[in-house]
Amino acid sequence: MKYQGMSEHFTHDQPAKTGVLITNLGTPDAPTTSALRRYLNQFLSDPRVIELPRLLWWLILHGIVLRTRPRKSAEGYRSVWSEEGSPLLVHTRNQYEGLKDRLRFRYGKNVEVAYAMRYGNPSIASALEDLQRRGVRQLLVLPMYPQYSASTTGSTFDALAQDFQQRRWLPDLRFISHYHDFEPYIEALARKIENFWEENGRPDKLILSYHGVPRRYLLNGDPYHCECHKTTRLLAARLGLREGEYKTTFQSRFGREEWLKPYTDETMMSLPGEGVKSVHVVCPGFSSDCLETIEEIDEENREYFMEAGGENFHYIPALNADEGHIDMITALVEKHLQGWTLPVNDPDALAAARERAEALGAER
Ligand SMILES: C=CC1=C(C)c2cc3[nH]c(cc4nc(cc5[nH]c(cc1n2)c(C)c5CCC(=O)O)C(CCC(=O)O)=C4C)c(C)c3C=C
Ligand SMILES: [Fe+2]
Ligand SMILES: [Fe+2]
Repeated sequence: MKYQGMSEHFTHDQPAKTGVLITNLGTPDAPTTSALRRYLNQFLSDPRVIELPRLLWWLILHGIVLRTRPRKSAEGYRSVWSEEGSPLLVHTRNQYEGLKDRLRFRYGKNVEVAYAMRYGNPSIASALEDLQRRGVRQLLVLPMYPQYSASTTGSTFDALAQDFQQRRWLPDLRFISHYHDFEPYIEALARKIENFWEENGRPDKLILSYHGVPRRYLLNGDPYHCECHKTTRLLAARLGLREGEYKTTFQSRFGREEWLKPYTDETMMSLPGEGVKSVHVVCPGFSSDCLETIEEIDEENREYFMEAGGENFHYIPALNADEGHIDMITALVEKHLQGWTLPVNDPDALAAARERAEALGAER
């Protein structure tokens, strides 16, 4: 029997599967002014991102922002773009590949993995469509934002809900709203930093720079600011850092109102005057390197620090698709898959291992 509207999605002999969808913010399709205008229009029209009266913001967005920002942003994106594309997209795809391999071995064909971007491509709608075609009836969504914010994580949930409004048959749904204090996440960051210090020595100060949001969002109840500070606290404790050896700052201000403080750029300009000549910057809120870390931190903020009299500046890269990060993501996903899917290990992988063992036995 076929269900109305679901004919291409469902037959009775199709096994029900579990899907894992990882998402990130998104990025333009190309580092050009026109692609940036399209991307920024979608991004900045999201009421979760800009909490201003709609008509007022529409006039500002279309009258000012989309006339000036796309050209300037395109320049920035050109400086970080590689042959494979935007760094954020490349790292997210590699994380997906790594997670897919791990889960394939643990759960065989019972688990299907996909990745998507909140804005731009591949879209959340296309990933959901794809997973549904692959027979997914239970869905776990992991937005790759360690710290919850309505502007990022909340908005990702909106995109899922908007898509589900068009669908008759919804899957079972689990949504990971944050992992800012998940022990393997803190451990992966700590090891990345320790490895970096083994190669480059230790700085006077470690700066933990997180993407900002307007201060008004904190005052209205967004837990993002607290979660950033908790990540810092746990990481500093794990690294054995004393007060004065590290500092939390907020970057990527947008618009005129006050954002979370202290600002990363102002901190970089003032540290050398306070006698801090050597800093390492790490961005724990960014699961992948992107425009905001490569260009804004490693280029712009490096310059602010050095021009103010700094002597030694290093940016410690994001976890990206490092083995340690894939381990962490797999642990997080497995924690949330409990009760849904039992580990079987892949039958093909197991058969191959058995054959190898038998061949070895025959040789002896
Ligand atoms: C990691 C968490 C992020 C939060 C919180 C966040 C809030 C936020 N961002 C803007 C405006 C812009 N952000 C832009 C880029 C960007 N932002 C994040 C992450 C968070 N943003 C990432 C990962 C990226 C990089 C994307 C990439 O392609 O590399 C941009 C676009 C770039 C530019 O033109 O400068 C804007 C604009 C607001 C207003 C906001 C909170 C309200
Ligand atoms: Fe942002
Ligand atoms: Fe920026």
